[in-house]
Amino acid sequence: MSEKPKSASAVVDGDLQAALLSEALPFMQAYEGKTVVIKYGGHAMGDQDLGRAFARDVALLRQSGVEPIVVHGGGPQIGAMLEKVGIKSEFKNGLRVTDKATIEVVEMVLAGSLNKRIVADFNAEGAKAIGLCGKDGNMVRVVKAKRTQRDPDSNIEQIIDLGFVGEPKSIDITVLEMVAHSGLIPVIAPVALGDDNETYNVNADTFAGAIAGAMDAQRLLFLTDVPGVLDKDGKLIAQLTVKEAKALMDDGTISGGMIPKVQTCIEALNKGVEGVVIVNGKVPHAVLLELFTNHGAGTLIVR
Ligand SMILES: Nc1ncnc2c1ncn2[C@@H]1O[C@H](COP(=O)(O)OP(=O)(O)O)[C@@H](O)[C@H]1O
Ligand SMILES: CC(=O)N[C@@H](CCC(=O)OP(=O)(O)O)C(=O)O
Repeated sequence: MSEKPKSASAVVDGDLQAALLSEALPFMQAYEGKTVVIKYGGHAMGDQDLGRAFARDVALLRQSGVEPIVVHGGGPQIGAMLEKVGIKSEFKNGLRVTDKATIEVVEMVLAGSLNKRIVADFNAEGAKAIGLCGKDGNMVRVVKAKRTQRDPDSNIEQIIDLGFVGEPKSIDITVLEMVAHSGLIPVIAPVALGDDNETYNVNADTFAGAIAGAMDAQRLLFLTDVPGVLDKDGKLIAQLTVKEAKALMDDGTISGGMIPKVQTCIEALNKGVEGVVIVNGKVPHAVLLELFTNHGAGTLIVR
C-alpha cells in the first residue's frame, strides 16, 4: 500500500514553500496555452489516494493555463477482469493478443469503469474532465496491427496475428480542440474503430503518441511504475538518445511494456513533439515535479 501523500505545508516551512512556488512561475509561463499529453499507465494508478493526487496535479496544470490531455492505459485492470470472467490472455511483442471475447472486456474496462473512475477523481478535485475514447467525434481511426517474428528453426519471417489490435492511422482533432480549449480536461481511453467498423484495442502508449503528434504537443509524459528506463544493472538512465534507445531494445535491456513506450517516444520526437519523458507515476506529484520544477525525474529521450 502506498503511503498517503503528505501536503507540502506539512513538510516544508513558509520560506521554502514561497521559494518553491516562485520557482514554478517561469515554468508555468512557458507552458501557458500549450498542450501537454500525459499517458497515465495502468501500473501507475495505484490506490485511491495516489489517483486523487494525480488528478489534483493535472487540475492544477489546467488552472495555471496548461491544456492537459490525459490518455490512460489499464493493462493490469483488464488482466484482472479477464481473469475474473475466465478468459486467458497473452502478450506478444508487448501487445495483448485480442480476440472477439477479449475486445469486449477491454472496451468495458477501458472506456467504461476505469475511464469513469479517472474522470470522477478529476471532478472531485474541482476540475471538469470529460471521458472519451477514440470512437468519439471519430477522433482516432485504426488499422489492424501487423507484427512479424523470425522462426528460430527455419529462419523464416512469420506473421503474428494479434487479432483486434489496432494502430492509429488518422486522427481528427476537432472534438479534442473544442474540449481542450474550453477549459475541460479530456480523459481518453485507447479503443477505436477500424474501417471495417470493428472495435480495436490500441496500446495506450502508441495512442498517446499519436494524440501528442496530432495536437503538436509541447510535452509528452509517460507515467509508469518504474523510475524510467533502467540499464542492465537496474540503474536509472537519466537521458537517452534515439540511437542509444534503439540499441537497448536490440540487446533486450528494454523489453515487455517498455518497448511500445520507447518506440512511441522515438516516433513522437520524429513528429516534432519537443520533449518526451518517462517517469514514475507512483512518486506523489510526479507530474508537477516534472513540469514545474528544476527537479525533473525519470528518463528524458532526445533526438
Ligand atoms: N529497461 C527497462 N527499464 C524499465 N522498465 C522496463 C525495462 N524493460 C522492461 N521494463 C518493464 O516495463 C514495465 C513498464 O511498462 P508497462 O508494464 O506497460 O507499464 P504501464 O502500465 O505503465 O504502461 C516496467 O514495469 C518493467 O517491468
Ligand atoms: C494492444 C494492447 O496491448 N492494449 C493494451 C491497452 C491498455 C494499455 O496499454 O494499458 P497500460 O498502459 O496500462 O499498459 C492492453 O490490452 O493491455
